[in-house]
Amino acid sequence: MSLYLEAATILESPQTTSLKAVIYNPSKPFKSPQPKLYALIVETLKFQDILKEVVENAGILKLERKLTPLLSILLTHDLLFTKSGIATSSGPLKDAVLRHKARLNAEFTRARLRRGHGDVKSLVEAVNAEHSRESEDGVTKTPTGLTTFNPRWIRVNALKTTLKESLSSQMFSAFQEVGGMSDMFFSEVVRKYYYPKAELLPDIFAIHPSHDVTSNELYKSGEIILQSASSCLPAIMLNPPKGSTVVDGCAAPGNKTTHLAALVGSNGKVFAVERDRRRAEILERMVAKAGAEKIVTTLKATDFTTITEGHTAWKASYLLLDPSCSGSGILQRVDWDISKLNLPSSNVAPSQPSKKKRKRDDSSQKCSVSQHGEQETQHVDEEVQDSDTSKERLQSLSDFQVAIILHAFSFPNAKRITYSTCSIHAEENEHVVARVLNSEIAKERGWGVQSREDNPLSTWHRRGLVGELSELQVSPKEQQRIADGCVRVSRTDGLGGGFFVVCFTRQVDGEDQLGEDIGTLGVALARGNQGPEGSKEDGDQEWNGFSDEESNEAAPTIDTADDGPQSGKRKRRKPSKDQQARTEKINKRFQKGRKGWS
Ligand SMILES: C[S@@+](CC[C@H](N)C(=O)[O-])C[C@H]1O[C@@H](n2cnc3c(N)ncnc32)[C@H](O)[C@@H]1O
Repeated sequence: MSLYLEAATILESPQTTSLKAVIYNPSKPFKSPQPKLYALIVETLKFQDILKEVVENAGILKLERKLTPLLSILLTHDLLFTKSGIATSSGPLKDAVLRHKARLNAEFTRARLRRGHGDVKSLVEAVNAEHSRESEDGVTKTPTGLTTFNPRWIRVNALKTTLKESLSSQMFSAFQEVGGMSDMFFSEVVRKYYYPKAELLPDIFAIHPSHDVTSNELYKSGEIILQSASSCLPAIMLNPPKGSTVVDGCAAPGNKTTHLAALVGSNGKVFAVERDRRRAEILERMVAKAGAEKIVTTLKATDFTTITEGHTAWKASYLLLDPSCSGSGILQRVDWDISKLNLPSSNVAPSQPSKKKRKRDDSSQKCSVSQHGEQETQHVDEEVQDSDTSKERLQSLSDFQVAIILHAFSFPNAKRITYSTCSIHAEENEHVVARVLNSEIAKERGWGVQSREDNPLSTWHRRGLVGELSELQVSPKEQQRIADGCVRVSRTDGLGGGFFVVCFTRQVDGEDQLGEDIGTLGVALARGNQGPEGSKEDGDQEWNGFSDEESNEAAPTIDTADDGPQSGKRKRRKPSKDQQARTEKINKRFQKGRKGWS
């Protein structure tokens, strides 16, 4: 029985390094054969959703007091998915499961059929396909035989230290620079850092994923932040000048917020807006850890679309929008964080699976970052709603994302706005860009996409998909310019996951405003607004990177006619008839599709 008990012990221990590193740690040997232990944990994690459902519906936890939720799924995994069944000759735990073998099998058949799989082979193939994205050692073979690498990315927090200092610290001083990602993975000595295109990713470097960083002082003190390179792209692309004011419209857990804080520096200001109160608390902890409290003001439990005239954030010049998305670009490492495990509840009565209850469990599982403060930064990109990428859901997400951008377009002093997702779906990326550019407000205010050559990410090779911009009401040449302005990162690019980012700028008389160059419209808008950043923005630009529980909240409304909660006396310009009609249409869609969006 030690196999299951040892697997449970590993899963219950804090996740500070890779699963392989724990199991193969020579200083802490396990009784069970390591490959067996590893396979049991990985396979159980893979099938956790269906195992939870089977165990709950069979109601065995109510009947067998010796079984814990964790042991129940480990044992049930072997009973249902391995030829030899539970790997032990006898024992009270094995008996506790075998007593309900018939019931477990019946519930398994039901759960499988509910998922549309006629036989176990088809179910296993589907689950394997879903999880084949990445192996734990960071080297992935794609179905076409391409080898890709997924290192651990680290952003040096410029508010506390420098890249040079970090690399000469005790943790990294033994590391050597390597010229290519493959050197790091195939070298016999993995204790090397990889320092990629510095001109693209300043203050960011990658190391082999087997290194445990979370127990290191640099990490604990917030000097370095675990953040994928792709997640660092929006702040780099936005490129807010030192001393400027930025709004991070969808901020928690806050890696992009602290990255922005590092860029604007101590004379700058970042308003971090987060609608979900619990996630906002994580955000606050991240901000404190990064030493950015004086720069960042957290707007807790605040809907970005309620920030209107009269609110101090309304005067911001730069906005970073990273709203909820399908998360389809996220790489799945073997994540064995117990708090994220979909464990069965012991209170569920046999054969009466409550849909409502299951839904609640799902959302708490995907919001589990708060339970491990030290792990929060690792999960920054993992604000995944669920794996549902049906047309209806993508449409609903897209509507929400469009509404967020359209609201940002109405900020009177806004010069640049980045929009990003960790999704690989065009519905959430290029289609959103086309929709917002087709909008009245974009036309009225001269919003367009920043050209590739004007962008700090111009050297990145993978750009937007022009074929997905066909809805955009502009010439094919302009569609191509806009596609080139967008940045895409594929899951196989080694930057830590699939990603999309675009920068919107104001265009007046056909010219990009690029922030500092205020044209006719810019001047008109700037009149009467001596924003807090004022002339400081002209300074140099030197460099110093789960499902929410939103389904329980009220749907966001956009373009609210009334001022926001902290509004002053001034009233906002009355929206045009067209704007009102558009808003009503989008709000209706929200109400209709709200089940689906995050
Ligand atoms: C993808 S996550 C943001 C990740 C974050 N940018 C980072 O890098 O750490 C999206 C966040 O937006 C929040 N959100 C969704 N709709 C919002 C709204 N209307 N106003 C403010 N926050 C919102 C969600 O609660 C979620 O925390």
